[in-house]
Amino acid sequence: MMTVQELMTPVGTQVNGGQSLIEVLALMRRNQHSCAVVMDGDRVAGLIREKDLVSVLAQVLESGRVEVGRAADVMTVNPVCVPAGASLLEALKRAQEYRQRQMPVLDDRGALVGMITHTDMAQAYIQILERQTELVSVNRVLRAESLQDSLLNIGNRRAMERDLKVLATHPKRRFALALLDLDWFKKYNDYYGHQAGDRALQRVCETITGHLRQGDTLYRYGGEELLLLMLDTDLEGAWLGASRVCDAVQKLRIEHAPSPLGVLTLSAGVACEPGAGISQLIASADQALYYAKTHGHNSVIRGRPVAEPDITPSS
Ligand SMILES: Nc1nc2c(ncn2[C@@H]2O[C@H](COP(=O)(O)OP(=O)(O)OP(=O)(O)O)[C@@H](O)[C@H]2O)c(=O)[nH]1
Repeated sequence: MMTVQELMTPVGTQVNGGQSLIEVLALMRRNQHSCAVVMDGDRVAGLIREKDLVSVLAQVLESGRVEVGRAADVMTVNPVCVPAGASLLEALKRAQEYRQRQMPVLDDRGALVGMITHTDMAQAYIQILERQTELVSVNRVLRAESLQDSLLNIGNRRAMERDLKVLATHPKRRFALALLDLDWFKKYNDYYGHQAGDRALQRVCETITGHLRQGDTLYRYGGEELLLLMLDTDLEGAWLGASRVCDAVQKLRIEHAPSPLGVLTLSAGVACEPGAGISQLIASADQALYYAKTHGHNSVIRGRPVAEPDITPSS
């Protein structure tokens, strides 16, 4: 937090009580200060502010006599001062409490070290607010980035966990999961190179997201494994949804020479068990995916927690 010391004008206009008001005014004008501090030796004896000068002027106008006195006759005695080490908040509160627009700033020994005005404080406060607004928007961007997979432009595992946690708090909401995995992708990387592998993954993701129903979401589960969250559906609906995206990827006909199918394909495990916990669902989808991988690849398998998974090829 900023202190008064950092915000104040280091040297204010200083006069002594015996000086004539004409001299005081000339000094204030030269320094472009809206007030002058009246000193009694080292001690602050008073303050001459614009409103003190206005009342002198009013008296002159009312009486018709031009009689300009000395600083000590006009000053506000024992003005409210603020310590140099006070925080901006403390100074603002003090100014507010005593309705002060200008306050002399004193050091530890009570000696005058500067002046702080309402404008100085308001400007500093505005700066703080601007910085805070900036920080809020930077945080928003960082937060969004921390939930996004930078390669595939889809939610990452953290985003998936966050969304699944929210779903778990709505036990009546029906939803299903599919774990999707590229077939023989290690061979793809080995054959075409890792960068080509990245590009293939990106195309696959773009294709899947282009084939999703509204409300369904694709996340990067880890490596080349993706998780598709499907809302308001049952096992059959989820199987159809997963089959649709797997078909779409196969239809891209991305060459995959080392694959027995010659093109890039997906395998998937689908799970939907109303009442089951999230980790149970994922385990069920994972089991089904494992089954697909060990039984020829390129298929979408329904997960079953108790019995053997059902094998139904996607095409
Ligand atoms: N290019 C690229 N490769 C990735 C990425 N993430 C994971 N992989 C690779 O994906 C491959 C997955 O290999 P495996 O888990 O052995 O499975 P697979 O070769 O697809 O075999 P199956 O699962 O039986 O079809 C590994 O070689 C990983 O390095 C990625 O972001 N980019």
